[in-house]
Amino acid sequence: MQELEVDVAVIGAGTAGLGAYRAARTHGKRAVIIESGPYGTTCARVGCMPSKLLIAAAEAAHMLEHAAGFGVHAGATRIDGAAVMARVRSERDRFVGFVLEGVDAIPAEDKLRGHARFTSPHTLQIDEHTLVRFQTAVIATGSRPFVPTELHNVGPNVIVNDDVFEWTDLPKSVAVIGTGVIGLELGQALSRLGVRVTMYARGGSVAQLTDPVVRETAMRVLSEEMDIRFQHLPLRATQHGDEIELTMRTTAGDEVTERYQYVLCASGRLPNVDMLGLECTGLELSPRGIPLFDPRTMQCGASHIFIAGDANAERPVLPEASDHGRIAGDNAGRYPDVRPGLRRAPLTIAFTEPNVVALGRSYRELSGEGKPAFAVGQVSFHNQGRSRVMLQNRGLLRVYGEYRTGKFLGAEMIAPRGENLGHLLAWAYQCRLTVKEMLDMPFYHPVIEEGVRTALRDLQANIDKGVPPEPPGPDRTPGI
Ligand SMILES: Cc1cc2nc3c(=O)[nH]c(=O)nc-3n(C[C@H](O)[C@H](O)[C@H](O)COP(=O)(O)OP(=O)(O)OC[C@H]3O[C@@H](n4cnc5c(N)ncnc54)[C@H](O)[C@@H]3O)c2cc1C
Ligand SMILES: NC(=O)c1ccc[n+]([C@@H]2O[C@H](COP(=O)([O-])OP(=O)(O)OC[C@H]3O[C@@H](n4cnc5c(N)ncnc54)[C@H](O)[C@@H]3O)[C@@H](O)[C@H]2O)c1
Repeated sequence: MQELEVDVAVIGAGTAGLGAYRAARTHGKRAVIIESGPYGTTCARVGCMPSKLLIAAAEAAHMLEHAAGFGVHAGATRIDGAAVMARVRSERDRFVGFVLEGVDAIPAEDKLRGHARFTSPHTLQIDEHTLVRFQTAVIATGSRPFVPTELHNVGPNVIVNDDVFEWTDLPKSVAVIGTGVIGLELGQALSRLGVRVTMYARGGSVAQLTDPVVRETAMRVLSEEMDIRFQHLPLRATQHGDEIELTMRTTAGDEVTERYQYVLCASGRLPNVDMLGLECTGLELSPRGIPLFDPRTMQCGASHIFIAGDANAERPVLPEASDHGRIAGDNAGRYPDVRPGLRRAPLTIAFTEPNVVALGRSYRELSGEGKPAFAVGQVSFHNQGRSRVMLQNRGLLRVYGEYRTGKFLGAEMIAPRGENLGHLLAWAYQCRLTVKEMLDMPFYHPVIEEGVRTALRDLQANIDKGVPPEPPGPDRTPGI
């Protein structure tokens, strides 16, 4: 076996790993980056980019279908599934190409191919060919789709997101298991492209929403367009030719059996921290097997090992993987002089239409046991001027504020152009603005942001009323 001595070993050449490698190198350290799968990153190959390409095609189809609402008639819409998928794949390959150019620019001696696992706190074995001795390491191994056990070993037509982006044509029908971000984004896009889609949710969750009032609106709004069946759990599935016979069980105990061309598992993702030999590192692990780490420094305990990106499951989205990677790599390079890095306001966007967005502190976080009461303001987009003009008047925004200081705390929404509203509000949160200060900002006319102003005015009025004597029941929304 080949032996190698380095300062910093980075495991995983995804967004977090590449950022960590580059940051470690700025300290003049000898670093290697180890990758077991294809180069190109989850985001570009099978994640953010191809999913947004599919959604873009779906938006075009939807626009044509709905133009009639304005008195504009485009004729019968024809969706060329092969052309849709050809564009998704070719543009995806272009994005992957940019990542590959970056990987090519890394000196060959710094790149190792194979599965890395710890054999001691300071050694990693790569497959059966190399032993790497390192001073510090960054775990940036990403995550993989979780497939419910009932759907294991059924056949080739039980698939995950990676498989969708290899299609050369659109299928006839798909059952989507899970109403998280992946399920809703892909399910709505396929449905808008003429695929018969059934979305199955084991409970009542909708993407990343934790506010029960916004979630209820989102359930209703999305169900108006899609066949979403809440409270359904997978029971069994069998492959019949090129179809899957899927049986789901409702929480009431009823069974429903239907056939689909594909069953797409969008049931969450598992951090790749198993099969890493973490037991050899001496690191303290969470119940999920993830090393305990400091989210400001990415340092695992007080050790010389750092963890970044989806692997630590803190905020499994691309911008965070990028920030985590930079912080972890910088600290691995400067160890033991470990420093906190820049963390930004939490922001997640599901690119459904309307967009589902959460930012700042979530409703669930704010309303935990023993937490002080917070005020809520809201706006429905049903009668919001610009949203109605555009026939996009569906959704609800709820904003949260602190009684004592008047500070803006966060928001959850299903909203037209929510991706833009989310940024605006996340910036305000990061700047620690008060609701009053936000209301002093310019609002043009007629814009969807006027809806944000309505919600903020409602919030300010509720802050001014003060803490209600008895916070209401399960929807703990004092001030409404
Ligand atoms: C369908 C989908 C859509 C998404 N859309 C968005 C979006 O719109 N916006 C957004 O912000 N986020 C989105 N995300 C999330 C985003 O893609 C991830 O958060 C991000 O790519 C994670 O980056 P990472 O570096 O942690 O992991 P990855 O890019 O997965 O990199 C991890 C790497 O480690 C390698 N590896 C694993 N174990 C080992 C080992 N033991 N040895 C060697 N190498 C190993 C893997 O092969 C992989 O290449 C989406 C994800 C999916 C799946
Ligand atoms: N736009 C974006 O930023 C974007 C897009 C896609 C993915 N992502 C990232 O990828 C992560 C994973 O996405 P996801 O949608 O797979 O996960 P998720 O955690 O958002 O949703 C998982 C869904 O699967 C359901 N589920 C879980 N176990 C199940 C079981 N045994 N049977 C049936 N249903 C089950 C859950 O109830 C939930 O509805 C997200 O948390 C997000 O961070 C982000």
